[in-house]
Amino acid sequence: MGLHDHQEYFVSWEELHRATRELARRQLPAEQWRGIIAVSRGGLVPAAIIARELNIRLVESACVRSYAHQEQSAEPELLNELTATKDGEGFLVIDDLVDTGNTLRFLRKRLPKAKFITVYAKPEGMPLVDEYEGEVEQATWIHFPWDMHLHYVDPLAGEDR
Ligand SMILES: O=P(O)(O)OC[C@H]1O[C@H](OP(=O)(O)OP(=O)(O)O)[C@H](O)[C@@H]1O
Ligand SMILES: Nc1nc2[nH]cnc2c(=O)[nH]1
Ligand SMILES: [Mg+2]
Repeated sequence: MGLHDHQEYFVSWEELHRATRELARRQLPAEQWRGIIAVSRGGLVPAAIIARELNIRLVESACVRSYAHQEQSAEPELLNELTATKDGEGFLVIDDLVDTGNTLRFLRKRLPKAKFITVYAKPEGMPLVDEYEGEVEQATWIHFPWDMHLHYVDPLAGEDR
């Protein structure tokens, strides 16, 4: 594997807001939705933006603990009980991204009738999501604005002369 096989993609608040609003626009008309299920934690901010755009007030979170990065074989775990819906009918399930698809594959068993949408998608997870806004290569790591901090960077030319 070469040095450039692993890339990074830094998402600003403005870009996240723009992409999420675009995803919201594609969920119109809003009347078809009974509510939103935000996949906590990454889906919380996108879900808030979409709830605002579609004027949806029923927002529940699905708190998923994923072990994908430590133990490949372990199943994700749902830390709370979902009370808003039995099968997800009329609900949007919203996450920030789909990568391997493990999180959404797990949630689809509980919410087979929901529509699953994410702001970003990597190829392996695409079959698990009904709609997404941005496409990112499998080997690219996405950095979301809530995980970052603005900081000083040295000029390319170095010291003043
Ligand atoms: O498609 P997958 O391979 O399952 O990966 C995608 C999931 O991974 C991240 O969540 P994470 O489990 O890191 O937890 P967090 O949202 O609480 O940060 C992201 O927010 C998605 O939910
Ligand atoms: N922040 C972040 N979390 C992830 N979880 C799985 N893939 C990713 C990614 O690319 N970025
Ligand atoms: Mg998550």
